[in-house]
Amino acid sequence: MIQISEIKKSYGKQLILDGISFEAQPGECVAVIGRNGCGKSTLMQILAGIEPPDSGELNYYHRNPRKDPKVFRELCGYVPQSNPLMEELSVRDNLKLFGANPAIVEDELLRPFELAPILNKPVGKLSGGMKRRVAIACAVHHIPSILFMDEPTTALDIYFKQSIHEWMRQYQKMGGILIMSTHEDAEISLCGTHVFIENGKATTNHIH
Ligand SMILES: Nc1ncnc2c1ncn2[C@@H]1O[C@H](COP(=O)(O)OP(=O)(O)OP(=O)(O)O)[C@@H](O)[C@H]1O
Repeated sequence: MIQISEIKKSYGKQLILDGISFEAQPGECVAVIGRNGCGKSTLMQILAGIEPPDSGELNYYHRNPRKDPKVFRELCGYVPQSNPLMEELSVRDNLKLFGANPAIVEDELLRPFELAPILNKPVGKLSGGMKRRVAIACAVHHIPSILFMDEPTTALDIYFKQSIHEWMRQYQKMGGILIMSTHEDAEISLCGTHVFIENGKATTNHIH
């Protein structure tokens, strides 16, 4: 399970997160929601180990990733809001860069992403939606115990949105902990826990 305790973060004099706390158990899906600029991406970056908090604690399966950063590598996957891929490299080489065997695109897990036909294409020549699918595949190929996704289905058409949502349900069934920031109704209703951020504070609702 994961426990997020009293996370605070400012940029300069601007206080963005003012003591965010919540917990999630294996198989739980948490939606981080709130208005544009309320701090969702900042929180996701902190949870994924990209940005340090000013204060607060993280506990992932009884390990402290702030004291032992390899916990992020060993337990977590992260789909950032912006494209993390190397544009000049092919899809195949990007997968390798993220530690994936490109053959995995034929496996049951990644087949719905339909990456096989674009494996040799340079990422720079792909559409925004295709890049998104590759970025998600790079983050999930090793089935991390905890997955952070920042607006995961932005730029995807309705067909791929649905297949990624189906993948998320499977991931939950396998016991994964999914934390995602989203503005999408379909994603919010997939999540049993809603963490609503406003003025730096979080309100948590357990829906089901
Ligand atoms: N690296 C940074 N340096 C300074 N300010 C930043 C930085 N990153 C984010 N901010 C500011 O922090 C605030 C929260 O930004 P953040 O991207 O976390 O919001 P968000 O809730 O994810 O927004 P959106 O829904 O539009 O994606 C904004 O005012 C933003 O300008």
